Amino acid sequence: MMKIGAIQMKVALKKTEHNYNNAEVLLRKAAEAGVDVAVLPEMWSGGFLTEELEDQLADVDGQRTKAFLSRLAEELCINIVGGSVATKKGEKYFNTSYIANRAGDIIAEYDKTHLFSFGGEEKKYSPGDQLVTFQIDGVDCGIIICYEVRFPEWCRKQALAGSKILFVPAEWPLERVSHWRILNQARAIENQMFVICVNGCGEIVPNKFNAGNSMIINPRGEILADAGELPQEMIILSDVDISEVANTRNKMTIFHDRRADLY
Ligand SMILES: NC(=O)CCC(=O)C(=O)O
Repeated sequence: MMKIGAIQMKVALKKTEHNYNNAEVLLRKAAEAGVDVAVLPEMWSGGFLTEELEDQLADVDGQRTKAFLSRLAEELCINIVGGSVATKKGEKYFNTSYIANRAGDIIAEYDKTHLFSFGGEEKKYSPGDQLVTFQIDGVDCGIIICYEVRFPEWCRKQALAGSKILFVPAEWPLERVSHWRILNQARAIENQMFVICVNGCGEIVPNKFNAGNSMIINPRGEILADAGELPQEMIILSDVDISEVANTRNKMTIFHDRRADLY
């Protein structure tokens, strides 16, 4: 069993100091609740900024974020899937996730590969070009970021690479909340994997809300924990039993029956 805590955080736009402090409070609460893994949402340090991203809001080479996650992961002895933050690497900006293990090592780094052009993300950021998998306490895991849940091929690649848990940090708005719920459940069902989708919540700018609705979903698409429509910050918790992935796949043999020769 692995206990997962999905941290549905209210990210304050451009208020970096506030967000780092708040993330630390929430990570400490998750650790007190006994989680093995705590997960933050997308762009938790400054909000989902596209063209308005100012240079001082981008973490150069992720130095501050890596040090922050590493310090807390080691001190609290938990694994942290660090949502994502805006980073600057060389002259380019990325939407980057870092993952820290219990020893405080940064074990993976993922740059969002499908940028949200509907929101202008590609005008500021460069896309990553690598699928990233990692192990948490010996379990194979993968990560995509927000909009990428609309790309079933990318999620299928995660499953084919062996991921049993797919983490989906997001800053997804309320107006498309039905897509958020359906897509995350669909990715869990079709790939017979756990999906941990962690969204921001609350009013971000006047009359613009993030949807909350963070969920922990099992390989049959059943929702084990659900933040529901409540717009407030919360940590949803669930134990996940990784043997359910093999059990589900052995009962309904989708990976055996798929026609890789045709598509
Ligand atoms: N941050 C995002 O990638 C937003 C995605 C979104 O709102 C959508 O796909 O709809």
